[in-house]
Amino acid sequence: MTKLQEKWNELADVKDVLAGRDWFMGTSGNLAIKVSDAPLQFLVTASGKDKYKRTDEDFLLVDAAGEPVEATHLKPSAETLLHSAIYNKTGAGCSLHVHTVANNVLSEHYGRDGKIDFKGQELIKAFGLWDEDAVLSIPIIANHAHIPRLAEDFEEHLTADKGAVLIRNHGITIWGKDAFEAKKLLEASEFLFQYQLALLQIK
Ligand SMILES: CSCCC(=O)C(=O)COP(=O)(O)O
Ligand SMILES: [Zn+2]
Repeated sequence: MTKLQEKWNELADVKDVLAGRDWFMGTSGNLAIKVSDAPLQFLVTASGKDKYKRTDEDFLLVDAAGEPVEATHLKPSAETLLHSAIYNKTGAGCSLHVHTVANNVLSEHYGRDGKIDFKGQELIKAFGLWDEDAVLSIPIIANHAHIPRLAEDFEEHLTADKGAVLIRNHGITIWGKDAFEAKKLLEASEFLFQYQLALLQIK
């Protein structure tokens, strides 16, 4: 199996699991996985597809600028520039973006603070935060319709090989060293969001 096929299958498997969680409503969401460093090339979801289905047109290979490596009728995700920024600025190997009700509601609720903090929650350990007083702080940025402008704000938070950014009333983009880590961080974040939303609802 070639590296490209291996990475394709890895991303397709992650996509299936996230689809099982119903995290791709209305064709929302996009996923990417790095295939090579020199030249930098990554697979990204084709734009506007029904991400609940598994087909051989789900992903296409793009370069560091997010442009297709080969002629294709497929369009890279509208948010490919965010994934490009991740691979250009960090050592991450996989990046995931989903829209959920919980991440949207909390991004609006805490939007003016520019971040949401989690403390005293077991699942922040997924981010490597093991101290009793540790705080997981997830930045919240404005949802600019102009993707290069959105990418500009997003890039400011690309300070480590793993991380997460909430885009206000839009969704979360998360990255990690590989597909396993990115999925783990996404699941942990969504657990924390669902918990916080439930807590606000009973208060
Ligand atoms: C229909 S959702 C609006 C676009 C978006 O935010 C998204 O995540 C999906 O866009 P893509 O081009 O990656 O399909
Ligand atoms: Zn989106």
